[in-house]
This record gives sequence, structure tokens and C-alpha cells, in this order.
Amino acid sequence: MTHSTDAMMMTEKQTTEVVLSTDGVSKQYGPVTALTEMSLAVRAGEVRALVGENGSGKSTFVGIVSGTVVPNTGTVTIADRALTKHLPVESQSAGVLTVFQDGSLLATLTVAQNLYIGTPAAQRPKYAEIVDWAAARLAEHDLDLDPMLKVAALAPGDRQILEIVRAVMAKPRLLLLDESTSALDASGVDKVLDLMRLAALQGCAVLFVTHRLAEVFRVADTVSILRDGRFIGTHPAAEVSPKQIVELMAGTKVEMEFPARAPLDVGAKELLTARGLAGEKFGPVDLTLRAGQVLGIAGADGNGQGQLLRGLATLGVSGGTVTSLGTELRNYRQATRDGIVFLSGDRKNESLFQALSIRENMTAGVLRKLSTAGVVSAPAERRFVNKQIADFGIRLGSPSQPPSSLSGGNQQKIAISKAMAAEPKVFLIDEPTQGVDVRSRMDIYRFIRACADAGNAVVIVSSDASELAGVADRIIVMSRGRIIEDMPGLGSDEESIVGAFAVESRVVEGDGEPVSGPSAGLDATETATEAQPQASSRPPAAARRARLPRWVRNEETTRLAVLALLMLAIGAVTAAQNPTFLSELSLKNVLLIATPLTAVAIAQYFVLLVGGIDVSVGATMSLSVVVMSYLVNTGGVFPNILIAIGAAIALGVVVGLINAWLVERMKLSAVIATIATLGIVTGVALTLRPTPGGNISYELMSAITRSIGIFPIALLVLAVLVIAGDILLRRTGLGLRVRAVGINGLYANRLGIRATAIRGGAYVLCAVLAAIAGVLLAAQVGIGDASVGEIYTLLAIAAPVIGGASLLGGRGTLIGALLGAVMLALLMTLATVLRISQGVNLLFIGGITLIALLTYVLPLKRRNSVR
Ligand SMILES: Nc1ncnc2c1ncn2[C@@H]1O[C@H](COP(=O)(O)OP(=O)(O)OP(=O)(O)O)[C@@H](O)[C@H]1O
Repeated sequence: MTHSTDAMMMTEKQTTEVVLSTDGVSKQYGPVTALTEMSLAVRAGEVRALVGENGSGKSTFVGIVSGTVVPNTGTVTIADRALTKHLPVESQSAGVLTVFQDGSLLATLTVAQNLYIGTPAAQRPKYAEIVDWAAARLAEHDLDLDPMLKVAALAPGDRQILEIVRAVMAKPRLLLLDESTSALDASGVDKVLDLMRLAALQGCAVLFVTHRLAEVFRVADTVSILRDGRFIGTHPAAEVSPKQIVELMAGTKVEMEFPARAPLDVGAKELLTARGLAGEKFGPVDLTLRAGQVLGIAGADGNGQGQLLRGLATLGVSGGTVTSLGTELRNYRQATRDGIVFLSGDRKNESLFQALSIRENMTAGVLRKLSTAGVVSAPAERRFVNKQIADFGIRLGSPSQPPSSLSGGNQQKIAISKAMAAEPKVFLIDEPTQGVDVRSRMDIYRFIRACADAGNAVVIVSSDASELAGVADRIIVMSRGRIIEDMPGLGSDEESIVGAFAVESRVVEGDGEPVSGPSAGLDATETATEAQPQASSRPPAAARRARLPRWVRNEETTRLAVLALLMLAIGAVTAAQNPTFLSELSLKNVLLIATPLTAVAIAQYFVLLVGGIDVSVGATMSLSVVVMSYLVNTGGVFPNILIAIGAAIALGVVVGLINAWLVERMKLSAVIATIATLGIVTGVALTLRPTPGGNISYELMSAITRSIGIFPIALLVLAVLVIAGDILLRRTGLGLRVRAVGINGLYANRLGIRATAIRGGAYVLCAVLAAIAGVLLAAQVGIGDASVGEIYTLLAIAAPVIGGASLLGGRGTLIGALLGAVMLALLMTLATVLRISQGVNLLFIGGITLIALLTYVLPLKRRNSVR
């Protein structure tokens, strides 16, 4: 084998167009050199594998070409177009589509919406037609998914395939796939490899990153190798062996044998016993874990393997028992105390504390061991961390950095080392080697073997059947939540395992009859309990819910209906106590109070929608009132309205730009930044009007407070704007992109949406609307008062949140914000109408607000409930 460079590589494809060409691309993260002088060329129709050990710079390279990472030096050219801005939108418009390691699907949007939002603008259908369009695209690629289903409800494998289909169907010039098969089972991998071939046939250049070398030989024409951020070379895949690739990646000889294991001892000591164990998507299952054994759980993706694993740790269980050495476990706390350690496959959310440093993550479970008299010993901590880093071959800049600064595979190693440090008696691991390079994978197998050989039990769920065949003493295969096959690991291979669940799914698809699989004769109680009904993938409550009309199932419409009913109920009770409440004057008073509150609630809604918050709105309203008391004293209605609106817009733009700059450019926390603005704006208002004074033109006041019946015209105008705004946000592609920024700004950015500009724009719009709310308030108070807006700071947040918006972004409606504002206005008038004290009124407001919020939170909590 010769070490060929990319430029030297001779294939018949050399005559075709170069789609991707990079020259001298380097990236430095502080002291860490992620990539050095990378020069590469990939041609149209070529499938190129990019391989390297964890932390060798593969994702960094993919990020640079995709526009999510800015290189320090070098150039990237896509079909003769040099990328200069290094933004996702630039790469996409040059024809690059990327499937990222951790995905970019927005879980709270539907399959159709996700397909739409990730498709280049020129190929998108009219927004009103997305469901039919998505159904047709899914059918073209044999994907049996409901376009109306939320992505959150999809199995992880389906999500990965959906994302790849989305990219392939857009027929990009360059398709980048970063470990897109890491969580897929055999059939999922087949599908992805077919999609890559299809893309290449369509003339696309494909570059994919993988740790599964078998894929390289099944699909790649060429393979490029990275080591420690350096480009080692490119080779035709047909001219290198897996061992050669592994050694080129490592720069040394590598032992690739699985650790030795003894024949299965069916009489070994029982450590954990599950009887009739059931939960969402699995059960009832009987299972015994024995000392010294590694149990592998296999199955086609989404057949309850992960859920059973959690169930063994008592998580997500709805029936049955788990017993540890004779003691029944009641909850996860008790399980962990008994040495049962569960390591989730969801590294980012469940395995690592993202806010803590790598060092703190590593020591979190062993602080007692590292402490003297309750105080952690710094030298002991250092020794422990250094040993873990060396033992697990973790590549990192400094242990004081956050886990997010590590490559994906190194994060996984931290998660495993952290769990192992707790010395588990029963170690339950979901996808132990997901994203881990070949050499480190062998290390992890050795650690797993050592853990079992020390008399413990290890259970692993893996989508990679060859991994189970190599490391497990015993393998159970699951189908639709139940065990259908139970075999010794020794002597099994990938084909026999995949064959077991492939046969099952074929039989079920063929005649609809479930198959009760043969047992390897290990233990009569070890297979699924036959008399019990099959586990349904849809629990009864969810099934009942599915039968309800769509508008009832829609959380937002239900919520608005509940809010309206609550208001009617409060109104009815109040009217029963004091009939004058229903008088025109009284109702008009409520709506007048609601008018500025609605305007400022809408203002806040826009910022909440994109995942921010603006606590300076009340101060902006006060300053607006003060400005009105100077600018609008005399004169006609029309010029006064023009002056008022013009001044409010100018004021709002200035305040909004300051907020946008602080949050988006200076990266300050939104709460802190807008508290600072609140101080400054209040200071300016108080400087202008240290004490209340100045008169606001009576003509303006009477014009703005004019009503039709009980409805103030200003409120009606706001209601029309609210409806138009909701239509824009809910029924157009633009609205979807704005909501996407709030749902996940990082993913939205990857999709080529200008998330920073949209969030910045929301701060400006919010401040302008808050200043206009100030004009509406000025028309009611009639005098310049620098503190009159204070109360609106919190009300402006409460109203949209009551109406369904979330402080986490992406949720709620403008109509909800309006209803929330009217409800708060109604509650604020109760002290007078019911002649109750201010204190009782406040209690009432707090109580009703909580009820409104609980109607929202409780159903969600029930749906996600875990025992
Ligand atoms: N945001 C960041 N801040 C600091 N260091 C980083 C950051 N992103 C990556 N690195 C470092 O750059 C190096 C290369 O990381 P990269 O993610 O490109 O590796 P990789 O080859 O994709 O690894 P894996 O196979 O584990 O995904 C690693 O040492 C990593 O710790």
C-alpha cells in the first residue's frame, strides 16, 4: 500500500468535476489544534469516507465546510465558489447539505414541518401544501412515517433516517454526513448506505464520517484519514484493509481482538431479577442477571430495548418487580444505592452535566472516596482524574473545560469512565460505544469484561449486532417489547442475531400473527410471559387521546379554550357577587386596563418566542409616557398621533438595539442584559421627570381611549394585529422559521436560518411595541410619570405565559398573550368590584395564574411521567 495524497489519487473519477476543495484549512480552539492544514478534493459522484480516532478533527472539518465553524486559515471552495463568510446559509446556497452528529431536527415540530424547513428555499412547496408534499417525498423513499407526527414521537433511528432523506431529496452538490449511522440497526444502516449511493448516482459528492469501518468498505470509493488533526492521506477503499486503516488512524499497531470470555454459566449467582416487568413499549418481561455475565439486548430499532434497560433500573416502569439480591427495588434511588448504575444513550441530556467541568463530571460520583473529613482533596482529585484520562484514552485540552468542548467520542468516554468509577454491581449501558473510535471501543470492551469478571453483571443495549456477538455472554433479542430469542453470546455472530429479529418482523408483517420465539433452553422463566397480552407501543391513554378530534388534541387550542372558560367562570362568580360588574362601564374599564397590557404582552411574546426575555419593557413604557408628556401637550389629534408613534418607534428602536447588541453580540444572559437596560432607561425617565408632571394632550387621550360599545378601538386594532400575526407565525414558512429559532437556535442556525438576526429583530420589535404600549398608557394616565410602567414588567411576562408561551422559547400564540392580558386585567379590577382588600386580591391573582399554568403543565407531566 502506498501513502497517496489526495492530489495524487488516481481514479476514473478524476475527469469529473471537483465539488469540494479545501486548501490549508486549520482550526485552533485555544491551546487545542483541532485541524492542521487540511487540503482535500472530492468529486461529483464520489463517496468519500472520512475516518480518524476520536478528537482527530473530523467534525471540525465537517463544521468548517458546513459554515458552522470558522477556520483560522485556509480556503473552502464548493464547485468553484470560495466560501468567505463561513455561515451555514452561505454553504447551503453553494449546494452543501449536512447531517450533523447530534442532528438538527426540531423535536416539537412535525415530520412535514421538519422536511420543509430543512429543504432549500427553491425546492420548498407552498406552506399550505406541506403535508401532501411531505407524504409524497416520504413515499418516494419508502419511509412509513405520518407527516403530521411530531418528531419527538419518532424512534431515534427513524429520526436519523428522516434527516438523511431530507438532505438527499434536496439533491445537494455536496452531502456531508457526520456519524449518521451511529445509532442505527442493521436495516437502518442498509437504508442509509443506499441513500448515499443514490445521492452519488444523482451526481452529488458524498463525504461521510464514520467509526464503523464495515461501512467504508460497503459504500465508499475512497477513504481519507485524519490523525491528531493532521491529514494522513486518501486511498481507494478497495486498496486498504480495515487493520491498515485502524493503524493509519492510530499511527501504531492496534490489537483488534475482543476480550476472551468463558462459556456461559447458567447457574451463576443471581444479582438482579425482573418479574413481569412492564412499561411503555416493553413487557411483560422476566429476566435474571447473573454474576460475571455480560447480557446483550438486541432487536430492530424501537422494539423496547432501551426502555427495558431503563426498566431494570426501575425507570419508566408501570408494572412488575425488580429484585436485587432478594430485596425488591422501589425506585431509582434505591437501585443506585444497591450498586445498579444506568448509563443513558442520551449523552448530552442524561449522562453528563453540561454546566460542570470535565473534572467535576468525572468526580461527581466518587467525591466521598476523594475526600478527607468531608473536604475533597485536590491532589487526590487530580490523581484520580489523570488516571481516568489515561485509562480511557480521553483526548482533551484541559479537565477544567466543559464537556461540550470535547469531540463526541471523548464525551462518551467521560460518561463511561464516570459510571465505571462508581464500581457498579449491575451496570446498564445504552449504546456503550456510540461515536467511539475502533481502538477505544476495544478498550471499552475490555473495561466491560473486567467489570463482569469481577463478579458483576453488565447489560448492554446496542444497535451494532457484531458488538454484541463479540462481547456478550448471553444475548436476548426483542421484538415489540418482548423477548423473542435468548442465545449464548459465544458462537453467535451478526447474521444470527440480526436474523432472529429480521425473521420475526417478516412473519409479523406477513400474516399479522405474533411469533413467540424459541428459547435457547437457558431458563424457562427467562422468556416473555406467554399468557400476557403483547406490549402495545401505544399506551391506553395515548390511544384514547388519538381518538379525540384534532383541535382537542392540539395543546394550544385546548389551552385557549380553558383560559376563555376560566375567564367566563370568574366573570360569572363576580357578577353573582356584584351585579354592577356586568355594567357597560365596568366591562369597559376592564378592557381599557387590558389595552396597554395587551400591547406589552405582545411585545414580550415575540422575545419569548425566540427563546429570549426582556425585563426592560416596563421601564420602556414609563420612558415612553414621560416622552409623551414633553412632546404631546397641545395640538390636533392627527399630528399628535404621528408625533407619538414616531417618538415611540424611535425610542423603541434605540432601546431594542441596545438589548439586541448586549444579548446577541456581547453574549450576555438576556435577563442580566435587560436588567441593565431597565436601570438605564429608568434612570433616563427619572432624569427627565424626577416627579410626575406635564400634561398629555387631551385630544390624544380621548382619541386613543375611544371605544365601539365596550371595546376600546385600540384593543380592537391590537386584536386584528394579533390574529394576523398568528396566521403569519402559524401558517407561513417565515413564521415556521421564526419559531424554529426559539425551539432550538443552534439547529435553526445549522438549517441556514439567520437565528442571530431574528432574535435581534425580536428585541427591537419588542421594545418598539413596549414604547407604543407606553403611548396607550399615557393616554390613560394623562401625566408624565417615570414609574407608571413598573407594574408591567412582570405582568408582561405573566400574560403570554398564561396564554401558553414558554420561557424556553418556541411556544404559545399571540391570541394566548391577548387572552392572558385580558384575564390579568380582569383580576386586577376584582379588588374594587368585590370590595376585597388588596392583599386578598393579590392572593386571588396568584392563585388563578397558578391554576392557569397548572392546566398546561400537568398534562405534559402526566405524559412524560416516569416512576
Ligand atoms: N468548541 C470547542 N471548544 C474547544 N475544543 C474543541 C471544540 N470543538 C472541538 N474541540 C476539540 O477539537 C478536537 C477535534 O474535535 P472534533 O470534534 O473535530 O473531533 P472528531 O474527530 O470529530 O471526534 P469524534 O470522532 O469523537 O466525534 C478535539 O480535541 C476537541 O476536544
